[in-house]
Amino acid sequence: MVNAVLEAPRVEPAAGAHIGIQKVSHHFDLPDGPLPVLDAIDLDLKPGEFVALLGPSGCGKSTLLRLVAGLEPAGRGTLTQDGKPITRPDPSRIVVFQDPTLYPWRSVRDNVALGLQARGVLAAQRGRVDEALARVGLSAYAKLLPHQLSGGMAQRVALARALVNDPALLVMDEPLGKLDSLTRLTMQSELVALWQRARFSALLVTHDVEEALFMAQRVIVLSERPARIVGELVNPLPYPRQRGSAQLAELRHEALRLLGLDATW
Ligand SMILES: Nc1ncnc2c1ncn2[C@@H]1O[C@H](COP(=O)(O)OP(=O)(O)OP(=O)(O)O)[C@@H](O)[C@H]1O
Repeated sequence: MVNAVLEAPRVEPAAGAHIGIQKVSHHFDLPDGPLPVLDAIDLDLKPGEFVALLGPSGCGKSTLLRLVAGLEPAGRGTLTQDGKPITRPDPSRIVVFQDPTLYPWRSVRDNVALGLQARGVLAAQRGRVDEALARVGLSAYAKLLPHQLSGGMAQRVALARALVNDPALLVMDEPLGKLDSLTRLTMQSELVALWQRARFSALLVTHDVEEALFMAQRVIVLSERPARIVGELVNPLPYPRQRGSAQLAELRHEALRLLGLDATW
């Protein structure tokens, strides 16, 4: 298991993206007819803001992330980055999924370097790979192959591969979903620390109410499919946050109420 203490090299502050989601609705065409998935979503992600999306399984969270990433066009409405329409994927918007999807025959370092290759960055700039590895605390593991890593380390490699590009927006779809609960708690803090240092805008999808509230400044609660916004929880607590705080418990209660769940347990 890797030591969770992060090194702190100097990092250029990245200008976080301003993401505008205006009246976005979306459906999928199925053999039996259209399947409505998103219903008039309005959301403004300010530069450098950390927002989490919370909602029932299958409500449309990943679909919304895919639209923001530019992986598919929205059925209706508009999505913009810094005022310009999002029409295709762009290296300034990086997606991290639940599965780290590393190349098994490439070392940790070479997997991270792929993030740069995807942008055609010159070999001379590969020092950025070392910096990205340091940012996720993996400098000492650069030569290992993916099968030699724990789940948490593999996900750190995926994060380094994303961060090597200094993204303006980091889109995360259940990035910690496959980790054991202790590693997950550690990585929640690490991700927040990475975000605080680099100041990219962050959009996180999670099923975990505590995770959303612990990490994000703002939590958007979605309804059952087709997803519409049923509430928004602002967490003003400064970072680093205390997990057991009374304010977090209060916000959790409110989140569960918005999700239609019994909040007494
Ligand atoms: N490419 C697709 N074609 C048809 N239907 C799709 C497609 N992608 C997603 N869906 C459907 O759209 C709905 C929303 O899916 P989505 O993955 O966005 O939900 P989610 O909230 O991320 O789910 P979960 O929390 O379980 O990961 C689901 O009913 C899913 O079956």
